[in-house]
Amino acid sequence: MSSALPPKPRIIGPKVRICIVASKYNEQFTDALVQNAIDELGELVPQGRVDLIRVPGAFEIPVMVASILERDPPACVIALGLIIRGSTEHGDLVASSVTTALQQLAVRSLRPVIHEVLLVEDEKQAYARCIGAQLNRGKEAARAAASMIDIFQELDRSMPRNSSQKMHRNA
Ligand SMILES: Nc1c(NC[C@H](O)[C@H](O)[C@H](O)CO)[nH]c(=O)[nH]c1=O
Ligand SMILES: CC(=O)[C@@H](O)COP(=O)(O)O
Repeated sequence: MSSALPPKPRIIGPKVRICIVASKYNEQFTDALVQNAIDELGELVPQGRVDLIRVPGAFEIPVMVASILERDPPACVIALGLIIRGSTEHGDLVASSVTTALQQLAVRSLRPVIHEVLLVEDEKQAYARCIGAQLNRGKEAARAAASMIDIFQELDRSMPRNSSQKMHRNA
């Protein structure tokens, strides 16, 4: 277990749009993940716009992320959810498919997709990651998002896409 969050990245300037896609399942915890992510984004991207879309469960997150990326891609998408392992393999199967789908969406769309759809054993682990401060994955998500936006902005400055790549990307 990592015992600390990554350090805060530098502040991102204006005109940045970030979309959070969060599941409602285990609402006490997912609401806290969302709130922590939004609070941290308020510090790191103070003039940015944050859109929030809630879906029923973790399994529904990738199709919503795909839909957003296809319609009007934001600078970054943050996926937040909480799966608590039950007595069957269902939780593991959902977690595994969500992980694969989110990475494929990021790589295919060339947009960062931050993955904090957590798989935990019990409510104690959930509390530490969603509500507690030290391991908070909502804050971690916001920091990863701000870092990736910064890195992509730098890449666009130092290695701009040529027009045929832009056409391909917009196709
Ligand atoms: N048990 C959890 C679920 N299960 C629901 C699925 O995500 C999905 O909504 C359902 O299978 C219908 O497609 N979802 C969570 O986010 N967390 C859980 O612990
Ligand atoms: C992860 C789930 O969807 C969960 O509700 C399933 O629980 P169980 O494995 O006990 O059926």
